[in-house]
Amino acid sequence: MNRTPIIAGNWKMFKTAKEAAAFVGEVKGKAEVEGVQSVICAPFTALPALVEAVKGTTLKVGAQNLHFEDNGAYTGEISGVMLNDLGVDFVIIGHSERRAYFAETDETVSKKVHAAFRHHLIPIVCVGEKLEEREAGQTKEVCRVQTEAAFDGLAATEAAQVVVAYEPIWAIGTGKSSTAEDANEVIGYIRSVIRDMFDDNTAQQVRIQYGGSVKPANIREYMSQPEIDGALVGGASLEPASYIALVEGAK
Ligand SMILES: O=C[C@H](O)COP(=O)(O)O
Repeated sequence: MNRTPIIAGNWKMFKTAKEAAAFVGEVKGKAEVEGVQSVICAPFTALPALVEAVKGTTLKVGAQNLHFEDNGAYTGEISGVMLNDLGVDFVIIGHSERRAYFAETDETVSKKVHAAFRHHLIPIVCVGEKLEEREAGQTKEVCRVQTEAAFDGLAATEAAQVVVAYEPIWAIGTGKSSTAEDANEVIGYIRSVIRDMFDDNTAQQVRIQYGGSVKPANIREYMSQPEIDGALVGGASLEPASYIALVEGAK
């Protein structure tokens, strides 16, 4: 199965609208590599400027969260209706920072994945274990439970479009990345969980990224692994030159 590699920059809570537009000015053309999908996931306030800036390019825009309801009395929240209205293509769901600091659970992740599909957004669903879970030998079990929740109730045609980001929590922003072989093994396991829920053809279409201290210096190592289809990148996606090198490294 030939899966198109996908590099997604997760800017987290960095960059204003002006800075986002300037970033696109620096990377357009260069971070557009044939055969690689390139996505920038920005704070909500930068999304309109980003959608405008990427017009006429192959760059795609993602949000970093959405609410699972379409509208309602949810002060401070943003829905799939609103993201779709802006022209956003992707949305990160269940990032470990949201699970840790904003009470995101497997249940809300599942509802958010369904909300994303209702509004034609491709979910990038994050799964991954904490350090103590890895040390207790629970990595696969944690990833299985999170993956099953994320794919629960989807049609196979929807499941095939989901992007999964395997991010061991101890590797995020720490400079301690998982070895490419370890990440490949866990990602292969996540694919087997999807196969068990759906079928082999569906599982083979799902793109599964690695995330956690990915840099231009190690992207090729990850991409050389058969199960790894790209990366979800935080810190190293913030500088134009570094982002371009990541996209080039995914070819
Ligand atoms: O979403 C991205 C991940 O949290 C990885 O962040 P990082 O590349 O800064 O380690």
